Parts: sequence; structure tokens; C-alpha cells
Amino acid sequence: MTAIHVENLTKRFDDFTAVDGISFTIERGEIFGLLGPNGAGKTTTISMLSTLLEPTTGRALINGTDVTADQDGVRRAIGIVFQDQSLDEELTAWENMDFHGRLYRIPKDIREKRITDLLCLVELEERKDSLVKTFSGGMRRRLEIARGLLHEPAVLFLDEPTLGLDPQTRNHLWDYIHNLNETRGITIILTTHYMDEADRLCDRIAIIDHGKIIALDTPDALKSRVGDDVVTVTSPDASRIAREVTAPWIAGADHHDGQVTLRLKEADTHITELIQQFGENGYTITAVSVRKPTLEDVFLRFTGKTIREEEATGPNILRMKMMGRRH
Ligand SMILES: Nc1ncnc2c1ncn2[C@@H]1O[C@H](COP(=O)(O)OP(=O)(O)OP(=O)(O)O)[C@@H](O)[C@H]1O
Repeated sequence: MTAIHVENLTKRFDDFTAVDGISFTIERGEIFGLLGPNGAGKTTTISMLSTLLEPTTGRALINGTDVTADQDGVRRAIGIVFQDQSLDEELTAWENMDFHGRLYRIPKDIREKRITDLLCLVELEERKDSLVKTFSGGMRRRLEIARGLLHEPAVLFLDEPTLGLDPQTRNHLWDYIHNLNETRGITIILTTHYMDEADRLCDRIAIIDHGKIIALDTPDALKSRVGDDVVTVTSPDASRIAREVTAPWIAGADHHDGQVTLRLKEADTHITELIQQFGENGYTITAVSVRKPTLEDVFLRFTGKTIREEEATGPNILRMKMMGRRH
């Protein structure tokens, strides 16, 4: 059964195209990740899917309901947790939940039971009467997730769910999200620019760059598309190495940041031969590391850039500054 169907969805802000004709389908019960650098178009995409922004062109259906034609219908079917915290600091955890439940006109007895259940689910039941302003970042995120689930949505949107949280809290939140999906069968669509988050949580991932989907598949399939092992060489001669080193067992090379990333078939067998070639050609080598491919390599493979280089590009930073965004 299809939970989300997106066809040629596009969003333009004046002459700037933030989301550029993307199409994909998400099945019920999937955890689907939109992965990409800052400014890639992830938030704009889920803002359109959750009716907060009107698409410029294209179509999106949530549980069969069109996001433009029936906004109320879509809003009933979804829960949203956005990057910017939207809890009322001066209210308690319980009051924040209760207020949300009233907005959705959930009858009192059902509302109270669900609030109790959800506060237990996110392990905040003992703090239900504490003011939100006394909560840590992780506790606030958990409360927001609980609140997003109060009207029992079929689809939950999480925009950068662990942004700015410490690694331990991030790990905890991943467990909650996973658990939610397993026990309640909720379809989850999340945006992230953390590779490890996407890898660990998502059934499938769409990698977005400059408003376009550049790859879409399961994390394992994406990594296997990069194929082979990854050898990273740090060297002042990085660009020469990328150009000059060839062998039948080298599947490709990318040069970035004073490093060369070589994709090797069976690195264990060929690494000595490779290092020998470096010596013969007189390259200066500072460090060599060998590992299995990650989603970062997938991004590099499809865009020719690392996600960090992408984040640091001038136009993105300028555009965000002009918009007064916090990134
Ligand atoms: N209201 C707007 N007006 C003009 N440009 C916008 C607007 N909203 C977003 N953009 C631009 O559209 C592009 C995509 O932004 P979006 O927030 O969707 O990216 P993102 O992938 O979610 O990044 P982040 O990780 O920073 O949230 C960015 O270049 C952004 O500056």
C-alpha cells in the first residue's frame, strides 16, 4: 500500500528552484530518508508534503489525498516535527500535549489516555508536570515527537530530528523512532544531513542535491553501487595521483580536499601494489586508510563533492544569511 506518492514536484522561490521535479513513492510502514547537504531542498520538500508550502508544479498524495486539493484531509493524516522548536516553554509537558489534543478536538477521555501512553513511550511521564523550559534538548525533541503522534497520524514527518543533539541523545532518539515504526507501523519520512542517521534508520534513502534526487535506494544498495573498497590517500600530490594512477583493479578516483579517494576491487589484495606504485612515481604520501564504502562515498560518487564541501559553497551560505537562517 502506498503512503506517499510524489510526481514531478517543484518549488520555485522567484527565479530560484529549490525543489526541481522530484518523483518517488513511499510504501506504508517505511522509514524513508531525504538526505542531502544544507540547502538541498529537503525542508522545502516536506513542507510541500505537509501542506505548509504550495508546490509550484507537480503533484503529491498522502494516503491517496492530494496535498493541494484537500489540505485538511492531509493534515489529519500527518504529524510533523520541524527543526525549529515549537513547544510552549511556559507550559508543562502535559499542558503542551493537552493543548495540541484540544486543537485536534480529541475527546477528553481519549486525549488523557493517549497523553499518558505517549509520555510513557518517550519516557517523560515522570516529568509530565515540569515546565518545558526546564527540559534538555533531547527531552524537548522527545516531547515534540510524542505531541506529533497524539492524533495518531498514519505518516510522521521528522525534519532533522536530532539536529544539535549530543551523540548519546541522538542514539536514544533513533531507538525511539525505530520502535515507533515497528510497534505502530507508522510511515516515517525524515530529513537529515547526518549520513550515519540515514544509514542506521532508513529502509530507503533519496539523496538530494540542488533540489534533485540524484540517487534513491536502500542504504546497502546505494553503498554497493559505489562498489568495492575505499582507499583514501592524503597527499600534496593528490590531484596527480587521481589523474595518473591506473590499474585494472581501480574502479575510479575522486580528488577533493587534498585527498584522493580510490575505489578498489579487493583492496586487501592490491593495497601493497598500490603503495608500491606511489613509491615508483615519487608521490609524497601523508596517510592511507582502507574501509568499506559509506553513504558519504555515495554522495561523493554522484556529485563529485563531499557533503562538507557542498555545505560550504558560497551561494548556499549567502542565500541562507540573506534569509536570516541559523545555519
Ligand atoms: N522562502 C524561501 N524563499 C527563498 N528561498 C528559500 C525559501 N525557503 C528555502 N529557500 C531556499 O531553498 C533552498 C532549499 O532550502 P531547504 O530549507 O529546503 O534546504 P534543506 O535541504 O532543508 O537544508 P537545511 O538542512 O538547511 O534545512 C535553499 O537554498 C534555501 O535558501
